[in-house]
Order: sequence, then C-alpha cells, then structure tokens
Amino acid sequence: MSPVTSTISGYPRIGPDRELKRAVEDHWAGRVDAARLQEIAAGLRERTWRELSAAGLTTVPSNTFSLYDHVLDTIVMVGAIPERFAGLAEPYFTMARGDEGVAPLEMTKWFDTNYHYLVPELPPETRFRLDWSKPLAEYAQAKALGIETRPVLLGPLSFLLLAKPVDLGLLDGLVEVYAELLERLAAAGVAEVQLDEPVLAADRSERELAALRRAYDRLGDLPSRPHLLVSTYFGEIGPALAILAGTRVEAIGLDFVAGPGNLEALAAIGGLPDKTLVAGVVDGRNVWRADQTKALSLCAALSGLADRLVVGTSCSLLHVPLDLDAETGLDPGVRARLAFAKQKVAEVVAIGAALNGSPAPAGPPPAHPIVNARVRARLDALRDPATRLPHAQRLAIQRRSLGLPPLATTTIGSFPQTADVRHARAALRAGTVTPAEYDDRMRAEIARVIALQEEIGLDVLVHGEPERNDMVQYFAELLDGYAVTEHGWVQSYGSRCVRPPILHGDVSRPEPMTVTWATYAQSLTRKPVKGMLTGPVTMLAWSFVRDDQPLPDTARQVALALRDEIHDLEAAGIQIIQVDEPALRELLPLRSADREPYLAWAVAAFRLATGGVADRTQIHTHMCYSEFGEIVGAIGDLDADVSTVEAARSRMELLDDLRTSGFGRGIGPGVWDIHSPRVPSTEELTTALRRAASSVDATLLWVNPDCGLKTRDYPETEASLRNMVTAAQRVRAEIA
Ligand SMILES: Nc1nc2c(c(=O)[nH]1)N[C@@H](CNc1ccc(C(=O)N[C@@H](CCC(=O)N[C@@H](CCC(=O)N[C@@H](CCC(=O)O)C(=O)O)C(=O)O)C(=O)O)cc1)CN2
Ligand code: MET
Ligand SMILES: [Zn+2]
Repeated sequence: MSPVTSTISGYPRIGPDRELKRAVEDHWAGRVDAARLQEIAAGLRERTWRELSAAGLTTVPSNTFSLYDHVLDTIVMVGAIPERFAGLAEPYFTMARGDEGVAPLEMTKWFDTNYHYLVPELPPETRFRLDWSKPLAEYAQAKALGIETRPVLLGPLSFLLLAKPVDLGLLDGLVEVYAELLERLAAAGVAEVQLDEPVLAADRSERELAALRRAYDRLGDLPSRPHLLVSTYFGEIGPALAILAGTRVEAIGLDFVAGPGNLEALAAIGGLPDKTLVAGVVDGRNVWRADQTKALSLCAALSGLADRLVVGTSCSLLHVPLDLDAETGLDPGVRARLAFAKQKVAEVVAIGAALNGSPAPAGPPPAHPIVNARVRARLDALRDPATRLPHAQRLAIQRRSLGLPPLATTTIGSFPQTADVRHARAALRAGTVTPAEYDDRMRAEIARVIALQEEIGLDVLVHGEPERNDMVQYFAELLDGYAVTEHGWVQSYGSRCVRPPILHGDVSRPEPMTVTWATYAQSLTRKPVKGMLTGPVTMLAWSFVRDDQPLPDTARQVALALRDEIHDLEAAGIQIIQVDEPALRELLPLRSADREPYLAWAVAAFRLATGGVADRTQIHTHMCYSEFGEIVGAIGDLDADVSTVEAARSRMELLDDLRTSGFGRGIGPGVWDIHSPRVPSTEELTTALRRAASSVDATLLWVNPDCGLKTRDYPETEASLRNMVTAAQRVRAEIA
C-alpha cells in the first residue's frame, strides 16, 4: 500500500494576536484602507502556509482564509450578491453588517458550533456567475511562496441548503459555475480541490440525495479538472456515502470523532477500493490531546478500507485556539493534556509518520479530574427539584407584585462594552489598577447605565454586565473545575472572538458570583433590575468540555451551581432573574433521531437551575438564533415565565411558530437586530410591534432588542432604545 499522507481541512484565520480582528475593525473605522487590509490578510495567510508546510503536512489547504466568513466569500464567488448591495462601495462588508440604508444578510450558527455564517439569499430568479478571484489569488499567493496548496471550497449542495429559501431547482445552474471554476483552477495548475459538504452530516431527503448524485456526477465527469476531495464533518455521513462512492470523485473526507459510526458505514459499503479516504481522526472541535493509541488502531482499520489513506482533522481547526505555547498561566496538569490548532497539526503529522513506520508518539498523560464528592452527593439527592405552581398561576402572582404595563420594555442584559471598561479590565490584569479601584469603575458604569435606562423610560432594567469579559468566561473564572486561557481566541462571527474556557473537572461554586453587582444596581432604582446568569447548556456549548463523563452529568453540575446563585439572588431581593440559554438551539443534534434525548437533558438542566425559586420570582430566559420552530416545544418545557428571543433578522418568523404551539407564556420577540449599527426607526419598530401584538396577548408580549448590546456603541444604542420605548408606548395606546 502507498504511504500514508497528512493534511488538515482548515486553520484559524484571525492570527496569533487577533491581527485580523484589529485590521478589519480599523478598516471599518476608516483607519486602515482597503489595500493595507489586503496586505495584512496576505501576511496572515503567508504565515499560516509557512507554518503548516514546515510542520510536515503533505498537503496544505488554501482559501480557508476569510476577511469575514467563508459562506459570504462563496456568495461572492458564485455571483449571488443580492440586488440591494449592487453598486455599493463595499458590498462585501455591507452584506455582513448592513448600513444606514441597507439591511445585512441574515446571520446564523454554523451547524452545532459557535461560529456564525451569513445566509445566502437566493430568490428563484437567481442566475449564478463565477467570480474566481479569491480562490485563484490565494492559490497563486501560496504557489509564489513555493507552497502547493489544495483550495478549499464550500460545496454546491451545502451552499444551496444553507441558503434561504432552499431551492434545489437552482442546483444545476450553480453546479455549472463550480464546473467552470474547476476547469479554470485546473488550467492554473491546481492538482486537487476540497469541496466541503457538511450538510451531509444532517438528515437529507431523497430529493437532496438525488441532487448530491447529480452534482458530483457532473463535476466528476468534467474532462479537465483537479482531483476532487469531498469532505463531510460534524457527524456521520449516512446514505450519502454510497452515493459519493459511486461518483468519480477521487477522495472522500469523513469525521471519525463526531461520527464514529463512519467506520461501520465504510465497511458496510465494502470500503472505497478505488478512492482516497481522508480520515478525520484528530478532534477539530475540542482541545484535548489525541489518544495516539486509539487513533493509530482506527487508522489501521481504515487503511484496509480505501485505496489510500490520508490522516486529517475531524473538521477545520477554525473552532480551536491557535497555539498552546502562548499560554503560560494554565495549571500544568491540565496543560499537559491540551492541544490547540498548531499542536493538532503536529499530532496529524505524527500519526501519519507512525503509520509509515516511525516510532509511535507518546499519548497524553492520564487525566486526574477534580472530583467533588459534595456536588455529586447533592445531585444524587435532588431528584425532582421543581416546586413551582403552573405558569399561568405564577404569572398572575407576578403581575400583581411587579405591576408592569402590557408590552413591558426591557433589554437583554449587556450594555455597550466601552473602551473605558475594557481598558479598566486590561489595567486590572496588568496590575496597574487595584481590584478595589476596578470595582469602583464598574460600579460607576452600572450607575450610569441604570440612570440612562430610567431616563429613557424602560420598565425592567439591567445592570449592563460591564464586569463581564464574556458571558461564559466570566462565570468560568469564578467556578471551580474550569480553566481559562489568556490568548485562546476563537472566531465567533466576523471580527468577534471568544476565549472558550476549558471545563476539566467537577464544577462547583466557591462563592456568589453576581449578587453584589445585582444588589448594587437594584439599590439605585425602584424599577425591577433583572439578575443575569448564563444557563447550563450555554456554559457547556461555549466551553471546551471534559470528555470523560456524559454531557448531561456535567450540565447538572453547572446547573447546581446556578441554582445556588439564583437562590442567593432571590434572597437578596432580586425579583426577576434571567438565565440566558442562547446556545440551546446550537447544541441540537444534526440528526433528528438524537434530538429528543438531548432536549430532555437540556431542559432538565435548566429546570434544575431555575426550579427552586418562589412563584413570585419571575424567571426569564433569552435565546438568539433563528429557526426557533424546531425547539418551540422545548422552550415551553423550560418553564421560564418570559422568553426573549432573536427575531429581527428573520423578520419575526417565530411568531407563527408560537401561534401554532399555544405558548401561553411571556414572549419578547426581538424587534431590532443588534448585530448591525443601524438605528431602527420608530415607524419600523411600531410596525413590528403591531404585528407581534396581533398574534400575542399584550400582557404576555415584551418589547426588547434581539440580544445584548455589548457589541454596539452608545449613540446608536441610545437612539434605538428611545425609538423602541416610543414605539411600545404607541402600540400600548392603540390597544388600550
Ligand atoms: N462566548 C460567547 N459566545 C457567543 C456570544 C457571546 O457573547 N459569548 N454571543 C453570540 C455572538 N457571538 C459573540 C462573540 C463575541 C463577542 C465579543 O464581543 N467579543 C469581544 C471580546 C470579548 C472579551 O473577551 N473581552 C475581554 C477582552 C477584551 C480585549 O480585547 N482586550 C484587549 C485590551 C483592551 C484594552 O486595553 O482596551 C486585549 O486583550 O488585547 C474583556 O472585555 O476583558 C471581541 O471580539 O472584541 C460578541 C458576540 C454567540 N456566541
Ligand atoms: C448571546 S446572548 C447574550 C445575553 C447576555 N445577557 C447579553 O446581553 O449580552
Ligand atoms: Zn443573545
């Protein structure tokens, strides 16, 4: 058999010090021109290719870089820029962010990750046209450096199925654009192209599978084209495997981490005797070092199931931080078990070398996770922890004690994270301000935010979350069993990044985490101030989690810590407590058969956290994503009194889902999209509220933005909130 080779399917784009974030944001602010931005981007790409090729990978990918998002790049590549952006100075960034006159494209989660992509808009009359400048330029740039690369493209079926509306009738036209692209890339010297088809990890209809066959039969039959690698990731490929095996594509990429069943599936079709298998054995989604023994025996089994074997990552390394070497503050016992992107590349190379006869690399040291016997005993004892009255009765009690108007106005929690606030935190880290001085600055910020909300006339206030670097990291820093990184940034959307904490042991709460901030804020106003917490599912979804115990067990530990926090907030006089679960939808399994058990433990964890409060305490939750319909039942099962949800970018589609499900609880459909600096007018907010009030009872309807305001600036935030309060007053008067 031919020697085993190695590759990866993608790499972080943001740079070791988030250079891309800074360059792009400086460009938006007018401080960096387009040419300089391209130069910085080219420098980052060069660095990546040199690093990957020096690490010893057999093939290095290109076109995995993006200034904002690779789906947006694909929209440009196939000429699917919607009419309203034509003729603008910078259609690319305007599609992503919108501007005063133009609404941006909808943004949503990339499968079950915390990465967000822009949703292609494909009206039926769409005519695709090739713009191959980006993949070609990146290939040529690498080639000029002496590095031969494999351009990575989002495959045509995934592009269509991620679009709105989904119209398979557009497939043939789209495939012709890909055909033209492949022919041109071949002429430019490209030997192999990777086409990503992650949609194959989710359930697909017969029609969609037929479309897959048609697309790859056509591309496979092209007389002059590069070799084709069709990659799937984030799960098991299912019936699409036999279809792809029957086409002329030369290679198939499978994820053996999220999709262990892919091994059996391969065996069941008799392997890929005439194809290359790119085996995703190193986890691209988590930060634990690979178990080399396991990986080697898996690869040994796989090598009998294909003509050639390539060792790879389970998916793009976009989802893990760049380099563990940058971390100096981690506990050595935890650190010794970690691998970030750079280290994972080395693992891929080492596994490949071992399969070719080099000595096998050492595996990670054994784990000794923190075990907290008290937490385990308490969880065992808490069997049915919910003690509340049915929600309709609770709402009546809360209505009397809170005395809120119909269409009550509120916000989702965070107010703009000003440069001042971030500087203060940076100064605390650097030791140039003391913890007491830092606390004073945060209190001053909270006082300012409370006064502003009073003045604008909001009904339910928030403290603004200035003390939180991030809604997950903040809690991870205060909980035992979690570690945080200094430089472990991962792109979430566009220029926005997060440092997912690492949950490595049993979780417990040494002391209250939010009570002093919440009670300080409440002391400044007679209006109710919401306590603000991050829910158990989101605390897991946006962290790297231990893989030595089932996720539901870990969720219960986090939930217990939150339950204690909620108890303390209630005891301190906080009447409304919001437990954010923006990631509830994100973790929904891609295959429908796995959804019910997931939703059961996710809902149980939320209820464990929130089910211990008195009936007069109002529990809110918040979620931000579209495609709310799929989980509307589970949202009811959470048994929160009020749910505020994202709705603006998807034009309030969720109201229809709610009407048909008989929701019956408080609901705040977000009336404006906070991902864009655009200020919504009073008129458009009024229209949105009228529409909402026509499907939801006014006493159940809340008025709020789509999500927290931390990424916005003050001028647009104030203007938008004022318009929102005016719109709420108008519609209140109309229905009175
Ligand atoms: N974890 C997570 N996932 C999420 C969300 C979320 O809020 N959190 N929201 C949804 C949308 N995703 C988002 C992801 C990131 C951000 C975001 O604002 N990120 C910030 C960083 C937030 C942060 O960690 N801030 C730190 C560090 C800030 C920083 O960059 N400091 C400078 C120094 C700054 C100074 O001196 O002024 C530095 O370290 O170099 C802090 O405030 O302490 C950013 O990219 O700019 C927003 C939304 C879905 N997923
Ligand atoms: C991504 S959901 C954000 C919820 C959080 N309370 C905030 O307002 O920032
Ligand atoms: Zn949100």
